[in-house]
Amino acid sequence: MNATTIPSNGSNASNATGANVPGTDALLCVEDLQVRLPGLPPDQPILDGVSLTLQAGRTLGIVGESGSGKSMTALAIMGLLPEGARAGGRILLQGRELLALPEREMQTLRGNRVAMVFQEPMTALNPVHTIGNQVAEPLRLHQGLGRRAAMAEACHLLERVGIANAAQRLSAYPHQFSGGQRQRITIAMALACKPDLLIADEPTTALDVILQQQILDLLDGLVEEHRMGMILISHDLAVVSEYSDDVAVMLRGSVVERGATQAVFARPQHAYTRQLLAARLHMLEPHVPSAEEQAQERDAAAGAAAAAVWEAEQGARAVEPGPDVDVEGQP
Ligand SMILES: Nc1ncnc2c1ncn2[C@@H]1O[C@H](COP(=O)(O)OP(=O)(O)OP(=O)(O)O)[C@@H](O)[C@H]1O
Repeated sequence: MNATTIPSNGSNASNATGANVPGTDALLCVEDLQVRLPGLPPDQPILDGVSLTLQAGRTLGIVGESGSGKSMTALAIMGLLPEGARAGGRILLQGRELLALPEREMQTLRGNRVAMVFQEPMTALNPVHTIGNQVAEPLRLHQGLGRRAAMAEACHLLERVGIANAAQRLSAYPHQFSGGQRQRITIAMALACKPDLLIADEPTTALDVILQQQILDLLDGLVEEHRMGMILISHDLAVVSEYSDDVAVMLRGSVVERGATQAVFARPQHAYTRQLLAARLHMLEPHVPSAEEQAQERDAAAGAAAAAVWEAEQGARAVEPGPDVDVEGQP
């Protein structure tokens, strides 16, 4: 689909998306991106005419059903497409054409000017290296810091993302942290070189609601503080609605609608966007249990009560106390 055929709505939409012309001040401008993968028919591109624009200091949400091409768009921007993939169109970062960049230069950009946070933190963390070394590595590699200075900065970054006792934990390994802490560590790594563009691909999907909010608040604050641009990929419309200034809706490898988030969500133009929003509303509607569900709930409650009585009886029969349990307060 050509960029000009994509509906965009709302008064801010032109601000958010109208800078889709070379020479404007957009941080990122993706124009008519096509991606073909080997083994698939050439007339079935994985991405077909994706166009996006992101300004510094703003967050662009990308939503769409599973398999619509959200992650592939992110990987194309990062220069991390699968082996043998062919990409067409243009990806301009501060006016610089990324698709034409030699791999060596792209490597310099990655982790330096553009960084990515993945859904699964272990994708980015190396299990056999200490956290300190991993957070310090981009600082040594891209910023030329010495070992001591890089470690001090790594410690500061870990504190910044809320890792308690960061100085003592620099020598710990990824498996010694909880899932939420590991995700914070990958954010610290991604932010180490103060990138201009951060891509967060479902960064909090695996986490509980409280941690999810803490991490999104953290990213949101950093966008403002560093005037970064962030692409937030999420299947959660509520998250996108709260944290994104602009939104792009993807369907089968194309962007079908984009614009200022509040305008798109308030007045969706494309049938698929309406469908997505309707599905979300349906999920939010209070569920009135049927008579059968009420009976099942009563049975489950009775079963749970019987199990509690059994456990209490077992506890009372226990003669020897068990070993002390070390309860760590950290989530
Ligand atoms: N390495 C790969 N080789 C071949 N096809 C792939 C590969 N990775 C993804 N695809 C295909 O590309 C299409 C887009 O996938 P992508 O991962 O971008 O979707 P998505 O919108 O991010 O989905 P999800 O929300 O489930 O992560 C899908 O049809 C997927 O099957």
